[in-house]
Amino acid sequence: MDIKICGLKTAETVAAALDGGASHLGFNFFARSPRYVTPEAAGGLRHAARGRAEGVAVIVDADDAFLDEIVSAMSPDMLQLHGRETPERVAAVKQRYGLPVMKALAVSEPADLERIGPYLGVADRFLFDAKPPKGSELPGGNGLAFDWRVLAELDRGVDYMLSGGLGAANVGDAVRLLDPPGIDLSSGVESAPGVKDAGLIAEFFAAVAAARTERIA
Ligand SMILES: O=C(O)c1ccccc1N[C@@H]1O[C@H](COP(=O)(O)O)[C@@H](O)[C@H]1O
Repeated sequence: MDIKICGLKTAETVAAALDGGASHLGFNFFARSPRYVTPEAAGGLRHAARGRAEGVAVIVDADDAFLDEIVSAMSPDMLQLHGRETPERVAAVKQRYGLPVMKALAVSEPADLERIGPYLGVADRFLFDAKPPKGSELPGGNGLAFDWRVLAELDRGVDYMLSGGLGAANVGDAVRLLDPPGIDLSSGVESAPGVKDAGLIAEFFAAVAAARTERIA
């Protein structure tokens, strides 16, 4: 199971994510996010982790000029499009950079899964997140979980990361219910908005390991 720790901003917490066994490191380029990093800073952090985990650029409705800057400074392995990007925009981004794209979709009920259809064969992976609460400035990173049972009937051929409000306290339930192909989290390993905590990251990975052992036994 892939695990992405998102919204990393420091070498110490990148190291904690790698030590825990993260497969993906997320760097956030949404200017209003408390997890925002400059493309140059993300490039430095990502470079230090090269070969150990995939670097993911988290982007919200960015134009080509900003994407060019991010791709050039960070050399990501994957682009996570977390805004209102259409299937046509996803296809154009893939073609421009030759990089895999993970498309985030907000989910709260089974009908929301119908939005997957137009992205099939275009997006390489999906990220299912909770819908942001009314008034939130952030399309993701709100620390809110959705009803994961919505995904229980999802076609097993759909590759995705489960996201939204995950942390050490509930990841075991998620693994037991869905055994998802991937898990993504941000605020669940923070001591304050945008401040990742190496101890909470370690606790999270311990909880994942315990849940997976239990599932195998
Ligand atoms: O984290 C943010 O600030 C953010 C801003 C804009 C788009 C996406 C963002 N985060 C993504 O949302 C998931 C879930 O966050 P959380 O675990 O509920 O806090 C996060 O992992 C990012 O992929």
